[in-house]
Amino acid sequence: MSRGTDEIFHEQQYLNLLYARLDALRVRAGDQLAGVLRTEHGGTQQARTERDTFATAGAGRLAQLDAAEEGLCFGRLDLDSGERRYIGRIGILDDDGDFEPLLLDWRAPAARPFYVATSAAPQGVRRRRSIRTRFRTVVGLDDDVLDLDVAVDGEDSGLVGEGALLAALTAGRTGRMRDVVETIQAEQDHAIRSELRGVLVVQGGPGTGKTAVALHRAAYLLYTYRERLVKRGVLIVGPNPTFLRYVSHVLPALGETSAVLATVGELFPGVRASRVDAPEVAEVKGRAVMADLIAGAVRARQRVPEDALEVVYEGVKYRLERETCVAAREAGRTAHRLPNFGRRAFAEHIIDALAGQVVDRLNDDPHRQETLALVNLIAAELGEEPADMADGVFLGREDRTRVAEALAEEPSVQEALDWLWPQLTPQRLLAELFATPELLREAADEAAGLAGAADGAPVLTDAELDLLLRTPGGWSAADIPLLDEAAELLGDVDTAAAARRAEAARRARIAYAQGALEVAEGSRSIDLEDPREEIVTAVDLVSAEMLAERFEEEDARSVAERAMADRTWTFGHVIVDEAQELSPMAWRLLMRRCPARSMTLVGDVAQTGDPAGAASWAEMLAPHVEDRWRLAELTVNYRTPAEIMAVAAEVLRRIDPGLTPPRSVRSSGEEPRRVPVPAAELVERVAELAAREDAALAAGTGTDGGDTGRLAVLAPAELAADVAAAVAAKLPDAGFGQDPDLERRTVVLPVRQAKGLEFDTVLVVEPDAVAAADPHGENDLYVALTRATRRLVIVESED
Ligand SMILES: Nc1ncnc2c1ncn2[C@@H]1O[C@H](COP(=O)(O)OP(=O)(O)OP(=O)(O)O)[C@@H](O)[C@H]1O
Repeated sequence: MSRGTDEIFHEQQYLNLLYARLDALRVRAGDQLAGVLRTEHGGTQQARTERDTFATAGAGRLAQLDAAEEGLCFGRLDLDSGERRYIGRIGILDDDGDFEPLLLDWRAPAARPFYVATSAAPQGVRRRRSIRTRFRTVVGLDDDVLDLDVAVDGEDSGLVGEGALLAALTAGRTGRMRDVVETIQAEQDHAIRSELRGVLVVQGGPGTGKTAVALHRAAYLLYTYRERLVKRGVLIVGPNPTFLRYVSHVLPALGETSAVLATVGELFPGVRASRVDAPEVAEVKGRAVMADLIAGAVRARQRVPEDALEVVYEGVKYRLERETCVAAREAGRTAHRLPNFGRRAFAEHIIDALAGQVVDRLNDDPHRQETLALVNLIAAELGEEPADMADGVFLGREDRTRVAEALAEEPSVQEALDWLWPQLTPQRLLAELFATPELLREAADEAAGLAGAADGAPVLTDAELDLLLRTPGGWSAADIPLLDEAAELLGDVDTAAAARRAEAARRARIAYAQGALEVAEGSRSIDLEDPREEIVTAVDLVSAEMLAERFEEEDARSVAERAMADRTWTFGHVIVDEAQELSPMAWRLLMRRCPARSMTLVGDVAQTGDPAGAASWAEMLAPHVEDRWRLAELTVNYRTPAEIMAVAAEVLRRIDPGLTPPRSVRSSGEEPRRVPVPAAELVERVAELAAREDAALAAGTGTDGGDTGRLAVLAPAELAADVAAAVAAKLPDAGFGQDPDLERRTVVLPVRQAKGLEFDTVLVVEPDAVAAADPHGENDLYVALTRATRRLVIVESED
């Protein structure tokens, strides 16, 4: 047996031991779960909730153990001290002996040197070994001997586990993102393990592993700060549903299922963004001044009449004078900052004024003496006291209250109240605002006078206001932050109702808890053998409120479900991928979801495609955290071979000559191909080329004997539908449309939809048209050119 095979044999033995333990743990977790599920239904609420909690935890543990099956152990560290550590997807202890770790979770501090030790800074590591496995079999080993001499010789590539890394990078793509836990590189590890607090910005060019870092950081944080984060949840925000589906398998593969993945368009409960805005409309809606415009719209809806408003009650007309309405508005505004909460005080003022008029009128009734005589006659019949006329008032305070109640039910009064100060949902406010030119102008006038707006200057020009006008129906992604803003400014009617319900439930829980404590208290004297003995019991340690709070955690829904149903939910940590794409209004929404500002923002300002997106991190973050954010930079491109990156670098220079492209970690030996075609034949020729590339992928074996790879045809938005139709005619299985299936071998996408994705072969159609399409066209082209892991074909029409 050679030394190499001897070593493989040895590692296989160890791996067998680990899998035997994994199997045993699975059986145990499965039995426990079955036991929990078999327990009786019914019982107390607490028993039921406990059972649900155990069942959820058991299912989670089982899922975690299942996820660890593939690539359970992938590394070994030999330390100078002689200690040997195996690194893997989960931690496994030896439960036969003294609970020594057999396998360290990759996120544990003791596993860290596996990712960061270098020859220059070996951190006590003598040898780092990457163990490559296929199913449960060891197929190869790569050793790094961390010897200072090697570094001095300049042969250190700076890459950790180079063999395993290159194998991962050249493997065929599958349409799903994979985790990179076996080959995380040092600069990525620094970002992943950065502390929880504060705002961390991870800036890096295309293919530098930003998405990988974002997802592994979520897994790391959930492992390291589990107690704190599992309750509030971790939110991961991505640019579109296609992207979220692409990355959705990574966290489950890492054994984590408790993060919430969403686009900004999904963050307003009860609304699904389905409408598409023109880019210039989305840009205006994303501007920070929209917050002023909405505040203006809210104020403008609290109206007063020029002169007076007429109200009819019991067939009689009453006048609400302007002054009365002004006073009522003041009362409402003083009562509460939020109009939906202040409205009650306003309405009471108006109704009280009207009730006064009604009572006065009735008291002035010329027939009232006759009426009084009649009333007194009836009173005498009933043996009651006659009505008191001493103060000359016929209808007293109680009657006035009754009149007020009747007025509140009166449609004419309700109509007046609704005109003066409507109870608004965010949806109604915005739907009416965007459908009514006068409301938009009034809102803009009010906004210009607000503190946030500069010296009464208009917040938007007339042309920009016109862009906001639309026919009613449906919401766009850019509307979601506006709805959220409106909900903040109006006061959530739903939240107010929910808060009342929650308070009632809380009181019921306290009463129940009080009862429980009293029972405990009552049994205490019986339990005590010696009444003089000082014994601390539950009664001393917990209050009824504390008990009630404990019961409050009994909501059986998962954190993700609860978070997505509650607009006011705040997350323990928020991670934003492609963060450069978010508009200032979207940032306002996200900051509200994370008041603690524990956030990781991942992106590349050179790739900004959204017209409302950011030009610089500092500018974007200043309104929320000023300069209190830290930066981690990723500089190595793991996706795009050097030959392709050279073409993309030309575009980057046009975007900003000051920007440096990331360094490609490998070359493919294949230059990108430019294919000029006659303009009239463009679409047809693209389809032919796509069919050829698709066939080439199908005929390949895949570098690791696995999947043979994926092809994307990326076209300018206006050509995408035609190109898709032509490609589909030749390749009926090709994916395209709003939310294409990325696992098809070939997909056709408008360039902007390719953001964050990658494919083995990429065909870019009409790069000049992509670049010229809008002010961020060059950025879109840069994104399109950097999607390929192996081959790039550029198709250009020529006259
Ligand atoms: N340490 C690593 N080991 C193995 N593969 C890696 C590593 N880091 C990144 N990759 C791979 O490189 C590719 C690019 O990573 P990722 O998509 O995270 O980059 P990105 O910076 O988000 O790119 P972009 O901004 O262009 O969308 C992916 O296939 C990813 O799996």
